Amino acid sequence: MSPIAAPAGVPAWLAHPTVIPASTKIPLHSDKIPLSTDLRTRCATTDGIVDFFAVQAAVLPLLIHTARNVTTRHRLPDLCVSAPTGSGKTLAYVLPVVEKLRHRIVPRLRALVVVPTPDLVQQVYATFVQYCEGGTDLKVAAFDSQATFADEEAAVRGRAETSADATHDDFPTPPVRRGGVSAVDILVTTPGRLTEHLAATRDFTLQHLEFLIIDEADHVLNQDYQGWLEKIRAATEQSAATTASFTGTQLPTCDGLGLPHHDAQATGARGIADPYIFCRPAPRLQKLIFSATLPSDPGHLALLNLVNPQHIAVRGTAETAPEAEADRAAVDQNPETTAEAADTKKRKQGPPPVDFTVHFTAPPSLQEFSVLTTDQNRPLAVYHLITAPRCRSALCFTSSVEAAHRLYQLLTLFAKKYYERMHDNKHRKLVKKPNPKDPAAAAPASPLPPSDATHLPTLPVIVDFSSDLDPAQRSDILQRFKRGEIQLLVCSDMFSRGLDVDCVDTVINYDLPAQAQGYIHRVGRTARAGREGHAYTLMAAREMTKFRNLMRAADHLDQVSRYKLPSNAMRRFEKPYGMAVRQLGIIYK
Ligand SMILES: Nc1ncnc2c1ncn2[C@@H]1O[C@H](COP(=O)(O)OP(=O)(O)OP(=O)(O)O)[C@@H](O)[C@H]1O
Repeated sequence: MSPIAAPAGVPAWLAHPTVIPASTKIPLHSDKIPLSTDLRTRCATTDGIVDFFAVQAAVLPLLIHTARNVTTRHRLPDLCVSAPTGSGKTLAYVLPVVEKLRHRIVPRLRALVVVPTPDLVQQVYATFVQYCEGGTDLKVAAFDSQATFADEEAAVRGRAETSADATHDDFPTPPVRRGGVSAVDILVTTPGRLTEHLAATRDFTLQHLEFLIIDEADHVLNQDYQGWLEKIRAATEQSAATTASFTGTQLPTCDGLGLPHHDAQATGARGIADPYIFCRPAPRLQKLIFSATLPSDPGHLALLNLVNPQHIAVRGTAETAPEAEADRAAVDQNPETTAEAADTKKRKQGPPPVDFTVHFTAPPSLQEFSVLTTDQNRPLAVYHLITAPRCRSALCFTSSVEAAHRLYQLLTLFAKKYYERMHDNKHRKLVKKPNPKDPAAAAPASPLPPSDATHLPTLPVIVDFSSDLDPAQRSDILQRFKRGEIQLLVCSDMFSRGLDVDCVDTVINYDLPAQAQGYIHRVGRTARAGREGHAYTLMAAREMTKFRNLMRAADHLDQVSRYKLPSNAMRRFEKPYGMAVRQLGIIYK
């Protein structure tokens, strides 16, 4: 691998990360990880964790120790964490947040997690709930546009106590909490929805935040979502300006943990004279930035105003494909044999070497292939790959929602035609030609015996997984996919980020992704949490150079081997494919 120079303007802390080998593991009960017994037990029961993965081994001690040891006047270092897809980044921030907040007395919005899509909001929200419910009193909310704005508002809004409340008979010694009282401790949101609530939800404030977490950071920071970053900065830093004029004689009272209440004016109540406006803002706000592909444009990170930032990078390459791609045209035509050979080779070679130079690291257990085909044969290549015995659950990515829908229709029509044809052929072979002299010839042909029907390949269930569906429909589809009732989801790039479905063993890039980051996230939907996975990128001859350049730019080219489609399979598909194309033409007319 050739070292890649840091792009101009990349700050030293970003260009020179603390590198953690991907093979690092720490046993669940090791005292190197300062986690309470409750949470360890939950790790084992909820996620079957035996060891903490590399990213968790690196980040957990840093965040939890720091959180416990620091005094209220310290500003904690912000962290940028890059680690391969499926390497456990979500728990690397969920566990410290829960550990840190679980003994809180007054609910306040202390942790904000920003992710790019509503589906990811749901996924991260569900993880927090799993680790909070039962063992803690922490409340988690999600802004994912599934509920109405008013419902979301009601879920997070706390009631700011007034002096009348403070003297209420039922509460003779009420705590004084001015503004920003929140019904939730942890909020997971998309940037767009967050911006809307910052603008319109009364008493919704970020001034008590202790954790601002941005997951899939390169994607989130690349989008402008109504200038959300500026707004979030203003909302978390507005009190900092007032701190400068704080005299020190009006230190706020502390809660039972010795932490200041940080009572301050709620956003919705700005303008009301109140001495507490000068109280210290959330003094311990720590920004945690996660992605498999951190932004290479330092300008995006600069917008976050990171304080004393540290870059932690989990890296470990899959085995380098042994020969140049051009020399590998003779790769076995059978995907089974190819994979077995690669598996055996991997076992012989032992753990992969750590590479300190690549930009983007794919999971070590992922095998990547390029597949040369024609535009016409692309759908057939998909069908061939998903009906290979090794493939049980596959995702196929296209460049747009429309392309996904069209491919879904074509594949479904084709699969049906092909299946009917196979069925008929088998039936013809089994049912003897009637002898006109035989009295039994008058009887209708017997249907295919069920025992023989089971020898036919099953008709794959293919589903269009699109952003046009409402979130409830998508969630239902995902549940069926997880249960193994669906074999292929055809989707657009919207689902290439963060989606964690452990049964996915095959990813197919129907269209080339526009950028190397996109490629890494798409193929990263398989080979998660150390499982094996295979990724195939289909391309016509004219696209080969583009793909190679894409991979070369990410120093990833030698991870990709060539897979040759067997021509006999393609020939078998020709007739039913022609019928499916004609039928689709009629539908579109
Ligand atoms: N220590 C562990 N042991 C076993 N499984 C784990 C461990 N940590 C996390 N997992 C599981 O690994 C899977 C992938 O984790 P996660 O979704 O956090 O990956 P990620 O790094 O965020 O990936 P992406 O970059 O694609 O979002 C999840 O199903 C999670 O439950």
